[in-house]
Amino acid sequence: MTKAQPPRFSGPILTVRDLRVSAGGSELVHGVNLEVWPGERVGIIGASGSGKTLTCMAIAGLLSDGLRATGSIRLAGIDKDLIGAKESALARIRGLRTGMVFQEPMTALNPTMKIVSQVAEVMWQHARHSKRDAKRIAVELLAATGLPDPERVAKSYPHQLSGGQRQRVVLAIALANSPDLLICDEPTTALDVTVQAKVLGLIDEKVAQVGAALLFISHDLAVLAQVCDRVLVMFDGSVVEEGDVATVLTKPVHEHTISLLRDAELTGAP
Ligand SMILES: Nc1ncnc2c1ncn2[C@@H]1O[C@H](COP(=O)(O)OP(=O)(O)OP(=O)(O)O)[C@@H](O)[C@H]1O
Repeated sequence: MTKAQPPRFSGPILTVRDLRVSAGGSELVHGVNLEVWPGERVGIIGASGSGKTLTCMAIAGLLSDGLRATGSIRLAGIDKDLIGAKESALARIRGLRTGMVFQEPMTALNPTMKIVSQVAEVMWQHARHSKRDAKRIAVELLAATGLPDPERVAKSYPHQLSGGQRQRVVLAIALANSPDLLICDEPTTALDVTVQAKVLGLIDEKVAQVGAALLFISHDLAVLAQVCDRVLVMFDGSVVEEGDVATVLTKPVHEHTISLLRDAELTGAP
């Protein structure tokens, strides 16, 4: 097994201050504060519509048209605030400093492009490797995600792979440049139950290998407890509770956390 990389920064990798996301006149995320330290694994839980995805999309600089973020989002080693940064600057950061895995792998993949080119592209786009080297390394990365017959997968198009195989490809792309932060939004929710655990185990292993920090959204507390050290609980656009996973899961304070845990039958709390 590859040895874990030592962290490149001594302070937080990600610092979010008073993040607010609005659509038109209505505010949907109300002043989220968050720090993620090198190698740390932070989870966000909350019921559907509580603002988890909007928070992560704002951090990734991927909010859709019509949504506006205010506040501050800073990545270690980058002078500029990501809020208000130009799309060209955000595009340089995505795939290099941050990697992303979303619920539905098909949305992250280009249906008309062979897998090998998609994995290689993120490496040569960021000038990490020549095109030829990138293709060779792409096959190695695919093999490292446990895909059977990676040479065949490399020559395939996304529709020729299963959902679990596609999510492994997305993870290979997200980690190709050894980012400092991997953002996962419900990465196993769309997968078959038997595949979920394997992909989760793979995220766990690969994040440790590249020394990345992890920001992991899930509505599934059992999943979150498996991969995260610390957790933020969101309710109605705000963080209502946070702490280390074991404490929040065993001694929840906010009524919303208690009800989430009760629904998941993970607590003995009254
Ligand atoms: N583009 C948009 N325009 C207007 N409202 C939006 C938009 N995107 C999301 N919302 C609203 O913002 C709120 C938070 O949405 P968000 O997707 O962050 O929730 P979530 O916690 O990730 O939910 P889920 O677990 O269902 O994915 C919801 O009420 C949602 O309807």
